[in-house]
Amino acid sequence: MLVLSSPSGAGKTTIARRILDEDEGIAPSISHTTRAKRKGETNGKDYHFVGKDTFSQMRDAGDFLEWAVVFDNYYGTTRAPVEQALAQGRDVLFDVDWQGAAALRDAAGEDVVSVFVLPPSAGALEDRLKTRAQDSEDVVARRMRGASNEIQHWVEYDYVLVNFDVDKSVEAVRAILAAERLRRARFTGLKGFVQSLLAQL
Ligand SMILES: Nc1nc2c(ncn2[C@@H]2O[C@H](COP(=O)(O)OP(=O)(O)O)[C@@H](O)[C@H]2O)c(=O)[nH]1
Ligand SMILES: Nc1ncnc2c1ncn2[C@@H]1O[C@H](COP(=O)(O)OP(=O)(O)O)[C@@H](O)[C@H]1O
Repeated sequence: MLVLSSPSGAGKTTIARRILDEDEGIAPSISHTTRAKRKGETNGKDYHFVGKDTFSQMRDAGDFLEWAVVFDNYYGTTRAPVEQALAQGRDVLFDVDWQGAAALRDAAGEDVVSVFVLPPSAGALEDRLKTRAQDSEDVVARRMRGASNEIQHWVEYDYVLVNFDVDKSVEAVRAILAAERLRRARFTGLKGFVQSLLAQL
């Protein structure tokens, strides 16, 4: 379970899309949200866009592995698709805030690898929010005000990267994935393999 978090606008969605496009071994966790769809976003691909009533019903039915309020909207990770992907042996990528990352760590412990993405500077963050051109001035200002709260949680993450250059950031996340996939503890079939190797010697 690979978790990416950052203040809004730092670039985690851009990095996540690239990783997902290039690596069949990892599936996205597509969150449900009550926020309005942005231009260029597809319902069911970027998010499942739902109303507050639907979100509340799903929450009360226990459909969410975790959920949180971010910038006055509800966001939640549904349990079933994540469990299905993991059961198929695929990794799962989560784009969630610090609250979601904490909840996933509580639920899955060592199975969670978390990466915090920092912007190079406050100015760059604001420029990125503005050039994304998806949010009103008010929304950009609200997201800038929320950035320090999100950044304060960087110490809770396993890895931290400063997103200067998208290609380099994608490469860094790929390296993290590659190394984490080689962790001995994650190789469930390895014991049998080593035993048969030893038997050949
Ligand atoms: N806890 C939680 N946070 C989420 C979820 N989905 C998205 N978020 C976070 O909500 C915040 C706002 O997301 P969004 O409105 O897409 O804005 P963006 O981060 O600027 O792209 C980001 O920090 C996301 O990582 C979720 O299912 N659970
Ligand atoms: N390294 C980078 N350099 C310049 N612009 C970037 C970089 N990474 C992302 N961006 C741009 O910044 C904006 C915000 O990126 P996005 O991935 O939507 O951020 P987040 O998901 O963290 O809110 C987008 O317009 C994106 O193209």
